[in-house]
Amino acid sequence: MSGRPFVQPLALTLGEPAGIGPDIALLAWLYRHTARLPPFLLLADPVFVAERARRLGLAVPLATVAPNETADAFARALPVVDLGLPITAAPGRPDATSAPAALAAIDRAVALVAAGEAAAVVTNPIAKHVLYEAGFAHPGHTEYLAELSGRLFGAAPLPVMMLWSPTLAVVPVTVHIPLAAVPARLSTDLVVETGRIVARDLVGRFGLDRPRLAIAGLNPHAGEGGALGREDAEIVAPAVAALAADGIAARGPLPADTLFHDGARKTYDAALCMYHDQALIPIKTLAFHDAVNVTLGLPFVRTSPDHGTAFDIAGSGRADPSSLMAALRLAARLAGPRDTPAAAA
Ligand SMILES: NC(=O)C1=CN([C@@H]2O[C@H](COP(=O)(O)OP(=O)(O)OC[C@H]3O[C@@H](n4cnc5c(N)ncnc54)[C@H](O)[C@@H]3O)[C@@H](O)[C@H]2O)C=CC1
Ligand SMILES: NCC(=O)COP(=O)(O)O
Repeated sequence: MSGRPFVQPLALTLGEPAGIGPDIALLAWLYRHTARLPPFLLLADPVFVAERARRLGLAVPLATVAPNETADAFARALPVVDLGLPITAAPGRPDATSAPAALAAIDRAVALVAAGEAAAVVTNPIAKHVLYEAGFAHPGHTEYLAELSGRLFGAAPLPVMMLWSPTLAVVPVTVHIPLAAVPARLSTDLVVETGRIVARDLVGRFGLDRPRLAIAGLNPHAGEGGALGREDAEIVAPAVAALAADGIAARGPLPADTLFHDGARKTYDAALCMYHDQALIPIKTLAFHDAVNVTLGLPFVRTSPDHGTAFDIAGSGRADPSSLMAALRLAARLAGPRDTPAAAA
């Protein structure tokens, strides 16, 4: 150890080992200077990560570290905190070691933030179905992180998924549920609570003065006066009125098909969308490599790349680390001094 001051690193999870998480973590470390990345540690089996580096032909030295040794190690090697769980999954082929390794990394990352040993959590993609088959009872990271917040920070908030990019920010009000279940899951309370959290975090974390929220309708033409569905008038419109009554600059319900063109995007800071694909199709079309998944509402910062495990290209050298690198930069930006554990608790 040198005498340098302790710099809280970002805690990066491995994600699904058979996916591209290991590939893009290695590449992010290689590009750390040109991409202006803050120090991060990777929560993983170092033997597995070294094997992936070898397979990809990447000259990335690894340093097995304790979290507080990250800042010293980062300049010369990718710091890896060994979780003590050997991984045997091959690229594109998850196995029985996948789910325990993916979950242990998430648990440890949040514990490190709670203990003040990491500044923020950055997650690599998990394969939801692999975790479901192993008994994981949450739709994804977003909801699981809220549960961990309850355990470690004493409050289980409503977690809100936001996909953010310099071009567009979108929030799916309902997330990982079947499309057929969306109308029943939507409620005025859910839209209002989501809007309040988005407005609060856009001020508190992103530094906006008075965020403008565009609230999309559920149905074509936002219901066409009720002829194309009643949800917009009966659920979404009262939610917009309640948000406006709170002093939040909210407009809607707006027809979703004209919400994402160049001119429309200039009129708001975030679009609240009623279901997953209404939100994620536009942002992944406009900003696939720049967009970052941010969980709002948590007592700590969590970001993630916008994409999934990409099993089809894992271990091939074709994975692009841009979205992960954007997630690392955004996590460092959002995790200001207020996110010391004492302030977050
Ligand atoms: N945050 C998370 O944990 C997320 C996890 N997933 C999971 O990922 C799995 C696969 O999902 P898909 O819908 O197939 O989406 P995907 O994003 O994994 O892949 C879609 C297509 O984009 C390509 N792609 C994705 N990321 C890339 C990158 N960084 N560089 C180059 N090409 C890239 C893939 O090769 C594939 O052709 C699912 O099991 C899903 O649950 C999906 C999204 C987010
Ligand atoms: N489609 C976005 C996604 O799957 C991210 O989910 P999460 O694991 O961040 O909750």
